[in-house]
Amino acid sequence: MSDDWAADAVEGASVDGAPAADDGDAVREEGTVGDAAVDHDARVRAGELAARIPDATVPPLRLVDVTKRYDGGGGTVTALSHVDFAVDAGEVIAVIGPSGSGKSTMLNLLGLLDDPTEGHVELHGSPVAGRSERERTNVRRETIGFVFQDFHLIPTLSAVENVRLPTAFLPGDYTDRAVDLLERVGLGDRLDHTPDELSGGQKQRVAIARSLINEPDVLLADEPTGNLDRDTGVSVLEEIRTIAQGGVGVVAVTHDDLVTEYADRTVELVDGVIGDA
Ligand SMILES: Nc1ncnc2c1ncn2[C@@H]1O[C@H](COP(=O)(O)OP(=O)(O)OP(=O)(O)O)[C@@H](O)[C@H]1O
Repeated sequence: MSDDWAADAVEGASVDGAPAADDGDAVREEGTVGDAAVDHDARVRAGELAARIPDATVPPLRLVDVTKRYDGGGGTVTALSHVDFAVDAGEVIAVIGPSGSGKSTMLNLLGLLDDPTEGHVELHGSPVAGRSERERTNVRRETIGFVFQDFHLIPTLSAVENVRLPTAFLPGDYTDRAVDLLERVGLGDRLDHTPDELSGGQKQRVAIARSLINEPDVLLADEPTGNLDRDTGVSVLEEIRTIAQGGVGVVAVTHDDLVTEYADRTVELVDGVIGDA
């Protein structure tokens, strides 16, 4: 799983991934004559704007009665069974469960990297099914940030270069934003350090800053403290809490009790069935 995730996190976003900033201009140019045209123009733009602003009462990411089965040489495995799950803006959810219980499968579905066999994944209340691979990739880049146990930083790039990497093919220069994010996670004095010049906790902070470069609504974290000692884990989790306070929903798959201490709620998967822990 991590390879897919890593590819997505560090791959530059395509130009198609840029926000549709020009749509309003196109509409404005059409309605240039008379008050009626101007009113129409304003109404169209207001409607478009409303359509782009997420409804705060709708969870940014949701699994609705999701079942996932894998068919392989060894027969059919039901990895998830009738899972209902939603992450709200600003909450931190820990997902725990024994090995093989379906945690990675669930993260793959939440990350739009795989499709359920039954049920559906909703993004801001709209089903993801039926969208083209390109739409899905774009929407993933605009909506979801990924953080991994082993950081997945590019060793030859500095902290700033790693953080702005997902924007490589977007118009504009994201260096200032990358610097701001690194300052936010306490690395303002490590901007030009490469990963091997950083501690484990600092690397994870760079990875967290990178996950935020596209202003995601949801952060998906796979064992975010897995490679960190307890004190470093605490500081990374405090950072994650601060990010959630800014309105980002966080889902962290973990075996670490520390993560559950920092979570607003913990859910447990057992044999693909979800329940409160
Ligand atoms: N591609 C696949 N093909 C067939 N079976 C799979 C596939 N991926 C996962 N499984 C099976 O689905 C079940 C859930 O796997 P999953 O990787 O989601 O568990 P997990 O809770 O993340 O485990 P771990 O904590 O060990 O990483 C397991 O029984 C696993 O063997």
